[in-house]
Amino acid sequence: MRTDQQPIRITLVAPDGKMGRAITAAAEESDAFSIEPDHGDVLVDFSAPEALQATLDRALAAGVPVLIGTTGLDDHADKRLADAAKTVAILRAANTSLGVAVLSDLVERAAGALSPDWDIEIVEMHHRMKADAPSGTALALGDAAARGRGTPIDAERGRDGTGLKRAEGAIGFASLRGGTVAGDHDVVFAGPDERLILSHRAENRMIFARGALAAARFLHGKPAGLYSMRDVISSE
Ligand SMILES: NC(=O)C1=CN([C@@H]2O[C@H](COP(=O)(O)OP(=O)(O)OC[C@H]3O[C@@H](n4cnc5c(N)ncnc54)[C@H](OP(=O)(O)O)[C@@H]3O)[C@@H](O)[C@H]2O)C=CC1
Ligand SMILES: O=C(O)C1=N[C@H](C(=O)O)C[C@H](O)C1
Repeated sequence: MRTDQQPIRITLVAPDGKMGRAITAAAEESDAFSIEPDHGDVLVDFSAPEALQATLDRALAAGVPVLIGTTGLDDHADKRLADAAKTVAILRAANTSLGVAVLSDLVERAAGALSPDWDIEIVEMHHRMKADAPSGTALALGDAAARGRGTPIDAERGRDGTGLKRAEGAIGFASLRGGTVAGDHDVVFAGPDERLILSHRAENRMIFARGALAAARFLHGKPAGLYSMRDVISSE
């Protein structure tokens, strides 16, 4: 409990969504945060891609930092976020869990250590309600692997049909949906006669909610700029 400071006021773009409710529950576990319908210290967006511009406009108008946890953002999102980050602090994270932040680092290192004849495939499974595929986390892990290899990403998504022999150096994505799975990610490095598999299992979405609060604490009072969960982890 922070005895020396006021609680950090969080305003949720989508308080009634699954993540909005989880973040509210996580905030209730601690005196360090409060949830405010408006005029918060930090704006937190776990909603839908269509909300992005309105969220950025809201953060710019209020002059407050913003956490973007929404996935499935389109190709224009990078520029919108970079433009807004000239004025306010922005943290974009497809996954706010501690375990995935570490996984991302491990994937980058493994991809850098293994020769290009180790094929990389990313398999994810989520609950039946998930709107986007592949998951934002899977795509971010693909980016981490490509960074480790030092090559631009060549993604193979949604394989179906014939003549699908894998392209040299491609990174493949496969998505499973069902039940209440909070989020499973496996990064498979398939080499000659052996496989290395790096995995993360989210057992409950509260891990994302607590990570979102850690990100909000990090963002509070931060100068304009674009930040990531790596910055949060290294600041703790
Ligand atoms: N970064 C991370 O760690 C995590 C990210 N996510 C991502 O967060 C997002 C939300 O997930 P989740 O909470 O499970 O989804 P839900 O479908 O449960 O909630 C989405 C919420 O967003 C609202 N919403 C939809 N469109 C808009 C809009 N244009 N403006 C404002 N609000 C809107 C919905 O309202 P209504 O129902 O009225 O349409 C709903 O309340 C997804 O992109 C998901 O992938 C999820 C978990 C972890
Ligand atoms: O929609 C979800 O539930 C999740 N979405 C994020 C993603 O797309 O990677 C993070 C987490 O896996 C749960």
